[in-house]
Amino acid sequence: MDGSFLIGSHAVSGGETFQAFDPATNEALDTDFAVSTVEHVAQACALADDAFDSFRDLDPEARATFLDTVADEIEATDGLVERAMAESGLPEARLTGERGRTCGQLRLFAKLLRQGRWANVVVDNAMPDRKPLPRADLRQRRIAVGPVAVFGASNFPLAFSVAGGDTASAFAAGCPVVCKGHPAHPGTSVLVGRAIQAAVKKCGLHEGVFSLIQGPANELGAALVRDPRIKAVGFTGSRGGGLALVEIAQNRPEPIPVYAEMSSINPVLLFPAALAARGEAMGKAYVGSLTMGSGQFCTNPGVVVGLDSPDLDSFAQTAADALVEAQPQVMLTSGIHANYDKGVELLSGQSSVETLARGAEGTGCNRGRAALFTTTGKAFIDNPELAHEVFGAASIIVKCQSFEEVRQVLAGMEGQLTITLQLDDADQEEAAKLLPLMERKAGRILANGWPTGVEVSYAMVHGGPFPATSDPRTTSVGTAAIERFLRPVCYQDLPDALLPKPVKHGNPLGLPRTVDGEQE
Ligand SMILES: NC(=O)C1=CN([C@@H]2O[C@H](COP(=O)(O)OP(=O)(O)OC[C@H]3O[C@@H](n4cnc5c(N)ncnc54)[C@H](OP(=O)(O)O)[C@@H]3O)[C@@H](O)[C@H]2O)C=CC1
Ligand SMILES: O=C(O)CCC(=O)C(=O)O
Repeated sequence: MDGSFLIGSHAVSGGETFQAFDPATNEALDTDFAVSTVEHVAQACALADDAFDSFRDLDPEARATFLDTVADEIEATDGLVERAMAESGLPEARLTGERGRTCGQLRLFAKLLRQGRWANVVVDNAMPDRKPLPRADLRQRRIAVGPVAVFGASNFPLAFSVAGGDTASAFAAGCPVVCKGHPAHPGTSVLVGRAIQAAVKKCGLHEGVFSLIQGPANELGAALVRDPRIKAVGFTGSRGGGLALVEIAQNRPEPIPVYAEMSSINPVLLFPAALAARGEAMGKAYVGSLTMGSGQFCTNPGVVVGLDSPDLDSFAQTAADALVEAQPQVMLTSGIHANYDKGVELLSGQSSVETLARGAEGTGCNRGRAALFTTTGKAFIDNPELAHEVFGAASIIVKCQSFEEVRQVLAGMEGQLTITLQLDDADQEEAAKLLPLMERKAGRILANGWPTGVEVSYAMVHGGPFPATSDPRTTSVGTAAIERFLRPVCYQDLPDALLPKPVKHGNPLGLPRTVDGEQE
């Protein structure tokens, strides 16, 4: 296993080292990984800045080919899934699927580039004879914002890490990327980083298009966000980590945006007709979504809200029976496991909370034992601690006395990635009354499904009001993620020879355009 980090086309080793641990055993894995220094961060950022103009100026087809080549190189990387398994404790099927999602999203961004709408070319033709004043020739397009810092996430070693959604959308926009790999999976990060490095070379791009820095110290990430050449940040992780990066970014002489996806408890609202018709099936499906991947999804259903009734009781009983059978699964790191146990302990210690069930106990390191709690609507409203994210397979069922109380429970919650409705036709009238509040609270509202498993597509929103994210105007999954790394530029009366290709008269790139307010 290669223990280097990557600065442009170079692999750097030597100096201080750190190791990855197998969370299933807490044993150190084979390789010593070189720790990057703040000087390496500066080198990577300088190279990214050098690469910026040539990379953003590539024809869309050339950048699309680069994204396709990154996907091909990842697929051709031997041992990637095995290394990710060893470093994360996640099973083979999950990581094979995640590799597919990672390559799929790179290729989707390639398709988006070829379709051309991302550039948002808008032309207002000159109106020299307009009275009382003539109108100038105005041409708008979007350009890349500059080099982007990406923080790999612990819970998706592939799809939200080195070549994950943040990197894919930044590359698609034309932004070089300096990635800080998550210290829990450095080997996986190097393998993917090498694949990107190979694609940069194959496509004849400037080496500064990509660098990977590695190390377990906060100072590295802080130096990266502080670097004046970095113009935006993509992050998935803890609320504390995301907020620390937001603060650093806002205190720079030139503040920059941080797109941090942080914490969410993803409320699920159970409506009475649906509960009566299929409460048992819902109870089982709920536990399936809750315990998948040891609950280590930011979309995990952490709270279920319904009207106190025999149907809700039997839903809760079915869920409790299913949860008792849930086998403990290895969590990503010992720190994440310890945080989970602490969160479960805090909930179970609340006088207003009843523990309904715990998953099966297991032997071995870092096994997350599922937990199901229940409380009343009033207690949930009165005690904000009950609404804190517990990252892992823990969830609470909230029993309300009326729809008004359901509304108050929802109104008291912070911003969310998702809100799920379990409803039948007879429930639609009550659900409709809550829809405006749900829109204020969440980035995605879904019916009769479960929030885990995010589709990577054109319409997806994986975002939401704080603390789900630090910027609710956008998404970190799906093609709209490219918007985070683009900004508009308007060219007024520039001679055709000076105009960039996307906005030239004659449309040499054949991009879709809006001309004088009409789509062409
Ligand atoms: N909602 C969600 O989707 C997720 C939530 N979490 C939560 O986060 C907890 C910790 O997990 P983890 O994945 O390590 O997430 P963290 O937020 O702790 O770390 C993610 C990345 O951010 C960096 N970072 C964190 N804090 C700072 C800081 N103050 N300054 C500079 N860089 C920083 C870390 O670097 P370094 O290693 O140097 O600290 C790491 O590279 C979990 O127990 C869980 O509660 C985690 C993953 C996803
Ligand atoms: O559920 C998913 O597919 C995405 C989850 C996610 O973004 C996360 O856990 O960080």
